[in-house]
Amino acid sequence: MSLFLVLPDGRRIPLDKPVVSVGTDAACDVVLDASGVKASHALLFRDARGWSVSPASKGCDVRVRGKRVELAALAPGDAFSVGSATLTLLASEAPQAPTQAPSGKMVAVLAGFASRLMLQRPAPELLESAMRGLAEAVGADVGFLVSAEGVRRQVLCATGPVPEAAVVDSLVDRVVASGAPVLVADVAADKALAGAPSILALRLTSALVVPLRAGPAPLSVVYLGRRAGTPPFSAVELEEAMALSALAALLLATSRELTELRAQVDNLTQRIEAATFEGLIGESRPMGELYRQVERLGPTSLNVLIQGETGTGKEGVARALHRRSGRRGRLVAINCAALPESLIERELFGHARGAFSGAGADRPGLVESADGGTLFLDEIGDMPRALQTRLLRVVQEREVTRLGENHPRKVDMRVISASHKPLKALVREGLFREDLLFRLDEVRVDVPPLRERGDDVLLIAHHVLSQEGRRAKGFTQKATEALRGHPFPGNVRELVSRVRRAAILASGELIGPADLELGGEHAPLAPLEEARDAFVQRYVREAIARSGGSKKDAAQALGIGLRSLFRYLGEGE
Ligand SMILES: Nc1ncnc2c1ncn2[C@@H]1O[C@H](COP(=O)(O)OP(=O)(O)OP(=O)(O)O)[C@@H](O)[C@H]1O
Repeated sequence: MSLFLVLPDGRRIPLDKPVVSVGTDAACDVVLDASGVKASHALLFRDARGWSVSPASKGCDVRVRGKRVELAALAPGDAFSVGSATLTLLASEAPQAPTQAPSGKMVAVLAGFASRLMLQRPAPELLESAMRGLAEAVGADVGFLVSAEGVRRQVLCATGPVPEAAVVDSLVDRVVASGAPVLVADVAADKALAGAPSILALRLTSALVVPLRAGPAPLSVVYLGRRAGTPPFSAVELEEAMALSALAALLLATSRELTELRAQVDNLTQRIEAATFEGLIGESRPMGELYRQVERLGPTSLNVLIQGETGTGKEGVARALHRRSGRRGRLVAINCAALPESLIERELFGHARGAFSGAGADRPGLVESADGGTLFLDEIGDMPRALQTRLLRVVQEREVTRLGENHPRKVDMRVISASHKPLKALVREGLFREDLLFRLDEVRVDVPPLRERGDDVLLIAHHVLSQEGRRAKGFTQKATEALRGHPFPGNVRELVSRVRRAAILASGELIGPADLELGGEHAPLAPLEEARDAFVQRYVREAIARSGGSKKDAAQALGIGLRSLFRYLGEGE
């Protein structure tokens, strides 16, 4: 959409420059011949929020909807008056006329300025660099940066000494109040502004004062001046200064965001440290209760049955109980669901040489290797019924008989078992021995589902992200909300795998909801082509990440050319 100004005589002036001057002077971009209009009367300028209008100097009457303004935002359709002339801002959907390419000098200045700023990180250094860059780019003899908080003015950096009178100054106040730039082209010709304290104190012949706005932070003002011997500032230099100040503001806002992100990460890192208990992370009330239970039960020899939904961290709790037990032996973990039925017996109980074909030597089973430690039976609900009887003897007598032997061996162990299936229901269905359940369930520990742990989800997410050591260092606000709102049916395991994937796929320093594949469930379906493109792009990015960042290797692994890889990424070569 291009914008233009409609003048009282019907002329249409396209707004194709960041700053447009209005007045009777022939040097203005919009020359008006109407009563009450001064040589340089008003300035229209564009910043991140759109177009605004302001008087060019004190005493210039600019009105919007009949009201005199110092600075007013303009939207298409708005009219404003300059002296007796009324001008209207309109939008045209017609293709924009080709605009003049930026001059070579301007491009070079912009590029040099941007690369200089990119090297700076902390905001104060960036500000200083912005001020010096601006002064250099527009050829100012004097430059300083003033911060404005309420009525307080403070010089943050300067090219030389700045007298107090130059800071507590009407020009600075005007820019702070209006947010619009001020150009005092030639002090000798501009009676109204020639007496400004800053002009006198700094012995200037020309001055340029531009706002520097970075997000919600208080406004700063860059004051640039020229002394005798240097030609006065022109409207072109005002334009350049505004463009550079907008660029610096963008970088400043990014730098502030990064500083905030770092503070957020530091805060979470401290919270995670305080909220970690034997490798488990969580500061919610249910986790606090769980930690206290583990502390209490750890040193006892009671058999513990851990129940909880899949992926809640039952194995982690078993390990915490073992560490708190003071037992010197190992924790031997057996996943009863993963062992094939034909092997589970000999794996658990061991065998004598020749007990079955292939048994070349005596071998102790897993139960024996837990001697002095803890035997952890995960997914105990999946233990075949026939083996439950043998296990009952082991648990009851604390002794094991290897296959092919007939003398039992004493084992000093503590038994911890875990199940995501309710064992009582299995007993009712005749799938689990009640007497075995009775033995295993001397005391019960319930691990809460993740959706009941409040902000623990964020602590765990940040912990996993920091462990990944990738470029992404934090989550956007939207991703944080999506993490808080997701029910996580797969609990912590689901959270861990979503964050790991997102860390690989995210292209920037912050992970968004789409990287986590969250928040899309209720969104309308995207057209197939769009969805396919998005998928292909993610897939290619994953391939690059897996190839250690090498696009060439990734292209090879995907069986495509480097050109196609760039095309899928939506980048030119
Ligand atoms: N509180 C926690 N803090 C950090 N990581 C956790 C926490 N709880 C679980 N995890 C991690 O989540 C994953 C799943 O945990 P774990 O295997 O202990 O769950 P589980 O309940 O035993 O699962 P299943 O029911 O499938 O056996 C692991 O990677 C584990 O490290």
